[in-house]
Amino acid sequence: MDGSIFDYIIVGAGSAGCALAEGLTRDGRNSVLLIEAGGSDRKFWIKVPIGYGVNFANPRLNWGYHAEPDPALNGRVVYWPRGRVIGGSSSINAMAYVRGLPQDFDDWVSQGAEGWSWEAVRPAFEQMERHLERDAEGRPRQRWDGPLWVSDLSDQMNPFSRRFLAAAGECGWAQCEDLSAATAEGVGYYRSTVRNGLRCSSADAFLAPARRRANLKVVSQAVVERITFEGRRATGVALRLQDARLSVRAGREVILSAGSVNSPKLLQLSGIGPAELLKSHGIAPRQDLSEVGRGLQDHLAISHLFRATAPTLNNVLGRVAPRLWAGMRYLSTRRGPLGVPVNQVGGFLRSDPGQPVPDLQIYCNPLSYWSSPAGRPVLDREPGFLLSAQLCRPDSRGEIVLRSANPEDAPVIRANSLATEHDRDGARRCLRIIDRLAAAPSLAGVVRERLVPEPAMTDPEELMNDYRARASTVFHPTSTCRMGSGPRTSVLDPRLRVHGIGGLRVVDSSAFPSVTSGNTNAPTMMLATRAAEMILEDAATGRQERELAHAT
Ligand SMILES: Cc1cc2nc3c(=O)[nH]c(=O)nc-3n(C[C@H](O)[C@H](O)[C@H](O)COP(=O)(O)OP(=O)(O)OC[C@H]3O[C@@H](n4cnc5c(N)ncnc54)[C@H](O)[C@@H]3O)c2cc1C
Repeated sequence: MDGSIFDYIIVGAGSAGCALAEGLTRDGRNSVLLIEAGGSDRKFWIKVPIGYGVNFANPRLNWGYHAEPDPALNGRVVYWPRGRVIGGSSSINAMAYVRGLPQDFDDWVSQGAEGWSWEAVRPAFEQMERHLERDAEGRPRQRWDGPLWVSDLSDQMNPFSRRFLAAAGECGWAQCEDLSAATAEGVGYYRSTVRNGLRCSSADAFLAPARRRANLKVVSQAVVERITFEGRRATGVALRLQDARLSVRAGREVILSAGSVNSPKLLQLSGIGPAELLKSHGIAPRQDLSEVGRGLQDHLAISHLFRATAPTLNNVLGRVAPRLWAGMRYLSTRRGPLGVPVNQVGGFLRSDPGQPVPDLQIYCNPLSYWSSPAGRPVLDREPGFLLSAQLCRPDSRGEIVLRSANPEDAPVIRANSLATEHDRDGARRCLRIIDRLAAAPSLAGVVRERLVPEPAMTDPEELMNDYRARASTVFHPTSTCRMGSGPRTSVLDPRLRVHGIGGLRVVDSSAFPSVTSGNTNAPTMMLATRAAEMILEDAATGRQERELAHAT
């Protein structure tokens, strides 16, 4: 492979990389090389939806990053899983499918990402989705016919989830029929990227059909170490494949889809980033772009755990005989508790009527568990459930910074949580909304005790201390190579091209101008679906070549 040339090289076969590879190879005209650091996703516990907990800390599938001690979280070092496997984080994520709220995308436009408004992006969601749901009579119904299966599994979800929906109704929140496409306040059953009882990752949806095309080559277990250039035009990448160091060339473009942690790291290793930082690691700056790595946003959530007097999923998964029965049922029918992700119900809420749009996302998992010191979930044997809440649109921004010039070193992740009063107030609103839900009759009637934090803790300041002691990322880092209007305030232009460099784009969650209100897998795949169209359009119109002037 050393020295070979492809029209396009994509770095990273994650949520974005797989969707992009599909779009770029569809017409058969372009040769595409997709390079992935991890290995095969053909693993039982990746495909079985309940396997989420098993993969969560598996070093063979996961980069297993840790953020730096976070001052706002009592100096804690928070675990940051990221998929290192075909399918990337979509192969290890919790499968909740949420597009995001309309204002998220309209706000992207006001941050300089022209052409990414809700009206502009909505058709791309519809194009990639295939919804499997039921009509009012319970008969199966399909909406749209894209490759990504989004299933309504509410008929298999734990009956305890209905209590949550009733409690939300008692608090005055409306039910939302399809939470994946929520555009306003509402609670309901989460839709899941599951196809016939198996995870439907970006690799399953997009890469599997694309692999049958002769113009796509996929190389796994290969780590890209830097981008190669002629002048200020990207010409290929240097990579490590087992013990060999190789270079491959891109006739048209190099596209980074290595995710929000690794895309900025690769730009910085390649001399694109804040000049002072690069020089401090002995890297000659090729393009002084101060925002590379900056702009990091994420969702920080708090969970309260409850013991229940009514049965929950703990009655099945926490006990040997019911677990065996569920396993047999799953193996014979692909249905039942093992075929359903743990994020079952929740929604988008306005914490008070003064909020113009939903400001909090909530979850109720009909299962109580906590993390072992190694990061593995430990199930409670007694029935329990958890209520979680997070601020939809934090405005704190952290950063990803090279630790050294050695590509093998994990970058420094500074989450910079709760850096603004807006976010600290959001944390307090999260605590209030959890209390309000737990006090609603349908839940209060089945709560035996609150396990964590301890029941005696009711003072808002003490609860806030507990928040700082336990809140965690829900794994939605974005915006570390964000789109915007110019090189002083962003990394990419609205067509995802790196400012000032030719033949180089970043297409993944790092390109979001700001984090969306909900889970980030859907908008990442949407962004890649649109990016493929833009890249082909630019090639067809010669726009990329003409505008290379911007790279000299
Ligand atoms: C544990 C967990 C649970 C989550 N749950 C949900 C959920 O329920 N719903 C939801 O919507 N979102 C969820 N998310 C978030 C969502 O999965 C991510 O936002 C999304 O997958 C990001 O896609 P991406 O393409 O930006 O990056 P990724 O999917 O992470 O892809 C990046 C890929 O690039 C590869 N790569 C990186 N560096 C290199 C290199 N140097 N050389 C070669 N390859 C490289 C990686 O191995 C990886 O495969 C979760 C994430 C995690 C980690």
